[in-house]
Amino acid sequence: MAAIIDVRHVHKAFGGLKVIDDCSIRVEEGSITGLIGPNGAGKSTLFNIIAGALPLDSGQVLFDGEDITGLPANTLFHKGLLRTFQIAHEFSQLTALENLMMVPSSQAGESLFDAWFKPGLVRRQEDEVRRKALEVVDFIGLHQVRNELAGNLSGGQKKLLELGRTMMTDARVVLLDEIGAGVNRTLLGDLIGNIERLNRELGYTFLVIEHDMDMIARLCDPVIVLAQGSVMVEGSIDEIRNDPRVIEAYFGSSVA
Ligand SMILES: Nc1ncnc2c1ncn2[C@@H]1O[C@H](COP(=O)(O)OP(=O)(O)OP(=O)(O)O)[C@@H](O)[C@H]1O
Repeated sequence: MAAIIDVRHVHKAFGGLKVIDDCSIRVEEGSITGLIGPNGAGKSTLFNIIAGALPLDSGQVLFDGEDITGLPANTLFHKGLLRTFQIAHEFSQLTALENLMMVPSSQAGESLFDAWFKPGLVRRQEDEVRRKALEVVDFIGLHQVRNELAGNLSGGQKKLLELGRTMMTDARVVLLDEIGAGVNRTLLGDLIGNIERLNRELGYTFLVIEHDMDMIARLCDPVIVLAQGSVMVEGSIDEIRNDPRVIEAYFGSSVA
């Protein structure tokens, strides 16, 4: 399989602190790749660099063969590369369904010209967005609460909604940052099931930071272990679990 994300020799320092140090990773198209490592290993920083939220000092990031180094998050979002889940940032005063309908930014309804001169087009596009949003709430299992204000949803439901928002944009690669944090076991099962379905049925590629090793074991293959800003080892969960370097890295710090 081809690498859809190809990070080449990336360096990033904050002041004098080297956080990402000659780091190279490849994420294969269609995979659910895990990114783990001890606290402070640089996982979130690497995510921010890939997603265009943070400039790098040197190195290169390719997305589906295209050099995207330095492109802003907004541009990458429209190319289908997005980061989610650090915080579920729903619009609390809108319903779950409306939150989904807010996502596409190229709707004709946003253009004053179109709204005045092509009202039929605007209405058709709104109908299309609503139809898609209804499909998405069904897919993610939030049909029952589609008309609830998003602010009233549980933490896990908000994360399902966040996952649903990626479906409104026809994402290709989604970077998931600690989706499991604070979600009860039942909803966690729903979340994992939806990630697997998005991967299997819609061809999404995922790169997943997660502290819950059971979740990594269930979802991810391969798993990349980051330590001190570069790749320590990469392999299947069984390979990395039994790797003495990984055990060593984790014993000196809290388990990620
Ligand atoms: N904006 C910043 N300014 C200065 N230092 C930073 C900044 N962001 C991160 N760091 C430092 O970079 C290092 C790596 O942080 P990062 O959050 O990327 O690690 P992580 O692997 O995601 O850790 P965790 O598992 O604890 O979330 C840490 O020492 C952190 O304090």
